[in-house]
Amino acid sequence: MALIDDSSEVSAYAGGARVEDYLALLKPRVMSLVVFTALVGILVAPGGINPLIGFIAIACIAIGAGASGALNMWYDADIDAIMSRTQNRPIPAGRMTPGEALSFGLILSVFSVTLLGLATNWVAGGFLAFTIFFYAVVYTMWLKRSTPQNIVIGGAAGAFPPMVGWAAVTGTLSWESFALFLIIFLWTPPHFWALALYKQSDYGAAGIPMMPNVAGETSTKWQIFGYSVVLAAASLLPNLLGFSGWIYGVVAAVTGLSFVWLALRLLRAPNDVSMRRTARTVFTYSLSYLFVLFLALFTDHIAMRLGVI
Ligand code: HEM
Ligand SMILES: CC(C)=CCC/C(C)=C/CC/C(C)=C/COP(=O)(O)OP(=O)(O)O
Repeated sequence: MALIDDSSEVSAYAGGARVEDYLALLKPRVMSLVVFTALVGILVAPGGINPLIGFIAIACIAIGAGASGALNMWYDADIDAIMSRTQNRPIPAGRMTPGEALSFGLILSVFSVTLLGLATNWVAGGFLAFTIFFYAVVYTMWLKRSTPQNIVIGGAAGAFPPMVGWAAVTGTLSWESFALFLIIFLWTPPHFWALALYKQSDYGAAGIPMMPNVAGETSTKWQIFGYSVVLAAASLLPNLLGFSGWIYGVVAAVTGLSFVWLALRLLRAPNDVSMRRTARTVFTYSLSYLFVLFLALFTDHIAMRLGVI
């Protein structure tokens, strides 16, 4: 287990966890984009959903995502204490006990899964439970510390939420929802490895086998480029499967090509400070890219429903 006794690097517990600390456990900034993709999954799924049930569904997915973040912070408190980016999190900073974070994560997990299952259906409820399990156990406890493919396989957890949203509306997991999964799944490696390229020393210091530490910078840049090419192609799947129109198609093509172009710039940059700057640009771009792509899917869907396109 990651953290049991007081002799670890984690600061001694000083007590006094506040509401902000409990909120921080939910990783709200990262999870906001996760929840947005789930929302789009709900909005574009065929058949529609009662607005109140839709609201409950998205709240459950948000709470479940936050719960998995709390479980991740409970387990990872020892390595979070080593990395400068994560040192001030509630447990390593000594403002909260591991037990408090664990209880919080478990209670929210059970609550969100149960409510989603009761309010919508048990395909959605079960899939939310599986997603929480995948992030907290498969990624955090198993893959993260053991293989540089950690975020490729484990990243699937972050790609499931639109499928959970889709299932909340339809009670099924269709090919269309799988296409949304695939886009986020292929997006995760360039998103995360770009960050790891300029935060490399942090992960190295914590002994986490992230790709740049293990395979080196050049190999990581090639892999980012490869994933960006496949991602740009896969982003056109909604058009090929016939559930989006030209608005989404144009946005996907332009933003996908831009992603490939940026990844190519990163690939050609010498491994120095300027490369790290480009890696930061790729990371920042990856966030806007996913947001814009899913926004375009939603906009396109509304336009089709209104008969505008
Ligand atoms: C295993 C998969 C993933 C890993 C390892 C990962 C890792 C990270 C890390 C380490 C950060 C920096 C966060 C921080 O400063 O605390 C970050 C930022 C971010 N990630 Fe990811 N991420 C993954 C998947 C995702 C997914 C699936 C989404 C959304 C769909 C996402 C959305 C974001 C956002 C929005 C930020 C910026 C947060 C901010 O502004 O502080 N990430 N990611
Ligand atoms: C609905 C539901 C359960 C959604 C889960 C979504 C999910 C798995 C998101 C993963 C994104 C994320 C916070 C990665 C951080 O990786 P890390 O933990 O290695 O990063 P860190 O170093 O910042 O802790």
